[in-house]
Amino acid sequence: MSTPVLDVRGLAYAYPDGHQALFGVDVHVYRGERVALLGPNGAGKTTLVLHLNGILTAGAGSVAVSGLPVEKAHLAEIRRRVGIVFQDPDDQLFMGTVRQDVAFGPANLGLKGAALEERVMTALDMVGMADFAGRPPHHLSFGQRRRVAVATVLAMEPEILVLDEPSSNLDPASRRELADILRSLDVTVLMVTHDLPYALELCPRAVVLSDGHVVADGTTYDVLTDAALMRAHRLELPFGFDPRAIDSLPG
Ligand SMILES: Nc1ncnc2c1ncn2[C@@H]1O[C@H](COP(=O)(O)OP(=O)(O)OP(=O)(O)O)[C@@H](O)[C@H]1O
Repeated sequence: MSTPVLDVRGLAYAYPDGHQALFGVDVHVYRGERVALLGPNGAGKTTLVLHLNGILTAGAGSVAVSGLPVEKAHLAEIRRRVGIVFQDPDDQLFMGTVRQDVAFGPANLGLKGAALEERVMTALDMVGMADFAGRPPHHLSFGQRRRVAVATVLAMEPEILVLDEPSSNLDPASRRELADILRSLDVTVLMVTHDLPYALELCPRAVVLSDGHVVADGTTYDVLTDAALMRAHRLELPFGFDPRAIDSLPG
């Protein structure tokens, strides 16, 4: 099999206060996959994500992105390859206009002039926000800011797009539109979410973390229909939602 885009092996991590958040985690994600990372509060999902671009450093084990180890020596390249969209778009938007925010990363890579403008507008187009390029981000709605935050990451042309709770605080139409956008992108996706119907809609595969261990890795459908697994790890479907009633699943 080809090299995984994301190769997490035996990853263990304890926070400085001694709390062990991850124990020997293995996750391999291949090019073009969309994988949901599920698990109850405190399972270690954010801790895992923070290892993917070197914000945290593995206590034991390793993380590599397309074969490149996530280590201090490679951080600039790793951060280009791994784009993380954090839950709060305001953590990612800090410039005067949408255009400037989306240009920030590629400009740091040395892009200028027409090439920079094209990169920015392509990324904004992908998320349906091209018409907002000249607007201050703080004049946009939350859902619009989330899309711009996705564009700031896409403008770096990442190998893997990591999204932390992308559907949170979105109204149903914005939630669906973002799903359509994510499905249309030709990029590998790892999505942390508590929104299990969203995971089912978007991600053919799901990895479940619980108490710092991977406790399941399979099709999202199989995970969500395994009542014993769901109960054991505090995963609950919304009232009345039945994965068996969904007639088309993401391919
Ligand atoms: N800075 C920290 N210092 C010590 N322990 C921490 C720190 N950050 C998180 N933890 C602990 O590590 C464990 C994993 O936390 P993490 O934030 O990775 O969980 P999560 O799966 O992302 O949870 P949630 O769904 O609530 O966002 C939890 O027990 C948490 O209390």
